[in-house]
This record gives sequence, structure tokens and C-alpha cells, in this order.
Amino acid sequence: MYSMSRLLKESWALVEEQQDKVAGYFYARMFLSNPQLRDLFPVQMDVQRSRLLGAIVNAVQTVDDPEQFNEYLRSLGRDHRKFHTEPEHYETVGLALLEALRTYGGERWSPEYDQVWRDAYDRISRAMIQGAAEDADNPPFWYAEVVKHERRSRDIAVLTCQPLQPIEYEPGQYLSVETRYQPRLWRMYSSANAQRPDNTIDFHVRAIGAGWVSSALVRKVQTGDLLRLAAPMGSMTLDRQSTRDIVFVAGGTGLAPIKALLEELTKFNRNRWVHLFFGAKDRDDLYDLPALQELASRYPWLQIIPACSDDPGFDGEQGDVSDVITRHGPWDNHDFFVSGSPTMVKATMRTLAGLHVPSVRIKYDAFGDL
Ligand SMILES: NC(=O)C1=CN([C@@H]2O[C@H](COP(=O)(O)OP(=O)(O)OC[C@H]3O[C@@H](n4cnc5c(N)ncnc54)[C@H](O)[C@@H]3O)[C@@H](O)[C@H]2O)C=CC1
Repeated sequence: MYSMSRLLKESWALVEEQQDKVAGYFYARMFLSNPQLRDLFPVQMDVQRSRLLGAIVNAVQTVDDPEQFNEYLRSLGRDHRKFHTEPEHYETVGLALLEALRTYGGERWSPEYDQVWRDAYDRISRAMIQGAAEDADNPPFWYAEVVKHERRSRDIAVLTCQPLQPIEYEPGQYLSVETRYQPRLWRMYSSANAQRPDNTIDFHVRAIGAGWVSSALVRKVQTGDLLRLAAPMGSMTLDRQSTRDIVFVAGGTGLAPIKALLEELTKFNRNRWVHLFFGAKDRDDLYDLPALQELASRYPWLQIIPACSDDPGFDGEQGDVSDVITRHGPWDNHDFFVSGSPTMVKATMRTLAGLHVPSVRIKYDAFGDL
């Protein structure tokens, strides 16, 4: 029997270890056959390369689950509107992708693999084109003016932006952000607030090593600068029907979407107890603690538990936030929201599995590169 998922995985395994080369070849082919496409991409392509592969791997992994596959690709198509992607570009991309896979698949690459990738790409491109078309009432991106820029620690800033037209999103979702310092290089950041009457959006950003967009947002961007924002996405949103108490687990700037969810709760919550574990390396990195404590003083249902993993002098919980949650509880009837680095999210999921928390009660976002 023809199994698309089996053949895709089998053929992907042939090239997986040479992902970088596949991506390099793919872009070279694409730009050669259609040089105008080069202008749609950032000057520096290294970040972009791993993004393409991330998207392919994600699509291939979800092919068994048509609903998730379709949903993911529709949002990817919607998101690609910011790159000025047009339906006719998809054919050029498909041909370049197939040629790259064939080249690196080597002798074991078969006509059957060729066919399955053609079929899969056909489905991928149709879903993406559909997603883009469904979003036609929204602009492909929004301009937003930075109205406030606060340095909160050595390398963390909180920015407030005012979109020139309102952007609708749900608390817990993220948006892509581009600065004029790295044109066409987009990065995802969660909005750190529930929708406000003046439509302003806060972002929590840490400048890290080679994170160009993050560094620019923390160190170069000033009030008055214009950013471009696009495509709110993500499913780490509140279930208003649930009556269970809530545990938020945030690592570093992963606090941003949790803060938005918390603000949303302040609008209607009366009887759900909420614990927020906020982990950071040291006191300096607990960059939003005063604002959280202020919220806790106003809402008796809210308890904040800060924790430092690398600050022995801190007069509070010590250790990784994923471990600190085990010292509290019991957590047998709670909704969980987890946000932080991929390793923090994994560690927390392991802890929660150990505490027998059913996975359906845990929300997190694979806050990845699309
Ligand atoms: N800025 C934003 O809007 C959002 C950011 N994120 C992600 O959140 C992360 C935040 O990173 P940083 O601020 O640099 O945090 P960090 O690396 O300083 O970590 C903060 C805390 O998270 C916990 N942690 C980190 N790694 C862990 C591990 N391997 N095992 C167990 N616990 C661990 C520890 O308690 C640590 O003190 C980034 O990966 C970012 O992509 C996620 C959602 C939104």
C-alpha cells in the first residue's frame, strides 16, 4: 500500500544528515532559475536556511495527522504573505526542493521518492496558498511605532509598540517582527499583554549572541522607530470554559505570553487559583518581578513564585524552574502553561509527566522558526 508518511520519512532519512547542504543547494537552484526571488530574502541567508528545513521537517512529521498538517501549513502560507510570496512562486520552490533532495539523496533515491515528494509538495503548496488567500482581508504586515523602550537588565528590554492599524490576536499568541536593521529577517516574539483599547503591544526581548533581530531590538531600536509586525500565531491560549486552577511555568523572557494570559485572566477570573513560577538565572534577570508582584497584590487568586537557577544569594526558590514546581503542589487537577527555551520546556514536560499530569492539560508552544 502507498504510504506517504512512510516514504517521506524513509527518503528524508537519506538526506537528513546533510540538511545544510540540501538547503544551500535548494536556495542556489531557486535563485538561479528565478533571480527576482533573491530580493524577497534577507541579505544573510544562514538563519533562513535552517528555517526552510524546520518547516519541511515539521510538515513531514505531521503528514499523518491531516488536520494538524493542514492547520500548520495554512498558517505558514498566511505568514509567508509578509515575504510577498505569490502563488506562482510555489512551482519554482517545488522544483528546486526536489532537485536538492534528489542530488543529496544519492544512489538510493528512487522514482518512488520523487513521486511522494511531488505529491506532498503539491499538498503543502495548496494548503499554503489557501491559507494566504483566506487572510486576504488583513494586510500582509503591519507597521508599528516603538512608543516605549525600557532596558530592564544587562540584555533584556521591554518594548511597547503602537501598530498604525489594529492587529487582532489572542493572548498567548506570538507575532513576527522585523526591524530596519536587518531587512527581511523576521523573528517571533509573543505579545506580553492582552489586547488594549489603544492597541499597543509589549514585547520582552533578550539580546543573545548571534540573535541579530533580538540584539537590534534591545540595543539599537529607539522610541520613534517603525517595526514591521506580521501574522499572529500560536495555540497557547486560554480555555475560558475550564474551571480548573492554573499553573504557569515561565523561563526567562518566556514570561511574555504568560503575562498576556495573566492579564486576560484579570478581566474575568474570580475563582480559579493561579500559580506563576517565574525562573531566571539571577535576580537581575527577574526583569518583570515588580509588575508581577503588583498584580498579585491586586488579585488574591494569584501567587507568584520566583526562582533563580544561578544566584546562591537569592532569598527565594533556588534551582531550575522545572524542578521548583515539584516542591509545591499537589498539581493533580490543574491546567498548565509552559513557556521558555526549548530545553526548559522539555525539562518541564518531563517533570509534569513524572507527576502524572495528563498531557492534554498542558499547553506550550513549539515557538519555532517558521
Ligand atoms: N521573548 C518571547 O516573547 C518569548 C521567548 N521564548 C523563549 O524563552 C526563552 C527565554 O530564554 P532566556 O530568557 O535566555 O532564559 P534562560 O536561559 O535565562 O532561562 C531562564 C530559566 O529557565 C529555566 N531553564 C532554562 N534552561 C533550562 C533547562 N535546560 N532545564 C530546566 N530549566 C531550564 C531555568 O529556571 C532558568 O533559570 C528563549 O528560548 C525564547 O525563545 C518563548 C516564548 C516567548
